[in-house]
Formats: sequence, C-alpha cells, structure tokens
Amino acid sequence: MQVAVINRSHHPLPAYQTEHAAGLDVRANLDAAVTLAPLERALIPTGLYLEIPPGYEAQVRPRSGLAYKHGIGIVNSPGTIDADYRGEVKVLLVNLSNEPFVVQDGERIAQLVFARHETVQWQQVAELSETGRGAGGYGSTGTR
Ligand SMILES: O=c1ccn([C@H]2C[C@H](O)[C@@H](COP(=O)(O)OP(=O)(O)OP(=O)(O)O)O2)c(=O)[nH]1
Ligand SMILES: [Mg+2]
Repeated sequence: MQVAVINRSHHPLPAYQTEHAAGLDVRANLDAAVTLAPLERALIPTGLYLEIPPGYEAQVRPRSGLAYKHGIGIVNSPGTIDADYRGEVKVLLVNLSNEPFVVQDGERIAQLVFARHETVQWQQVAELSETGRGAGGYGSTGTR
C-alpha cells in the first residue's frame, strides 16, 4: 500500500527492520534530548506528516525493547492516526521506571502499524441475540 508522507525530520523515513515486520520503527525528531523523570510523560515529535488512505489507520505502538529495558510505554497505546489527520505524528511516551530516561534525537521510540478498519452505521434495536456467554465477563469463565 502506498502512503503519502512529508518528512520534515532530519532522519530517514520509518522503516521495517526485518522482512516481515508489521511495524515501521519511527524516530524521535528533537533539537535537544528530552529527559523523562519517573512517571513523567512527554509528546515526542517525529517530523512526519501522513496522508493515509480512507479505510485505514496507523497505530502508534510501543517498542518492547524500550518497555523491557527502560520501562518506557505509550500512554494512549495504541495511538490512533486517523486517515484525515494532516498534523505531525507525535508519540506520547511515559517513563514507568524508577529512573530518569533520556530520549535522544533519532532514537527509535515507537512503531507504526497500518491497519484496515471498518466504518459502521448503527442499527439501533431493542434486544440483542442470546448467547451462551450472555453478559458474563471479567473472569466469568474462571482463571484456570
Ligand atoms: O499517538 C497519537 C495519537 C494521535 N495523534 C494524532 C493523530 C490523530 O488523528 C489525532 C487525534 O487523535 P485521537 O483521536 O486519539 O485524540 P482525541 O483526544 O480524540 O483528539 P481529537 O478530538 O482531535 O480527535 O492526533 C498522534 O499524532 N499520535
Ligand atoms: Mg479523536
């Protein structure tokens, strides 16, 4: 699938790191490094502007390496980039560790996964169909 992109960053476009990777690693585009104190969050710019085809979205997902090694997550994970969004793609990082974390310019901070989505029209009804599960949830089937 082709996606129009403007790259106003001083880094290469997000790239797949392996042949069948789902995510394109995206880099922080910073004039200066950003330090995240424990539990601090920051909106990190990427310098990227997308024109996603209608019917698709881009998900902004965390990188497991940053999560495991440094406790870095994405507050609104997975972030949603709408097809009609024309602003800069940003990544809302949070430091869930006990130590400060420095986000360096050019660091691969997240990954973009492009996905199809449906657009629904509501069909309002009085009753829903019966199922074995019914309203059971939140562990209703047990834990083991
Ligand atoms: O991680 C993210 C999430 C969102 N966005 C941009 C693209 C998206 O299309 C727009 C709006 O995001 P969302 O709908 O999640 O935020 P909202 O709080 O509902 O804001 P809005 O009222 O603008 O939709 O912000 C990002 O750049 N990064
Ligand atoms: Mg919204």
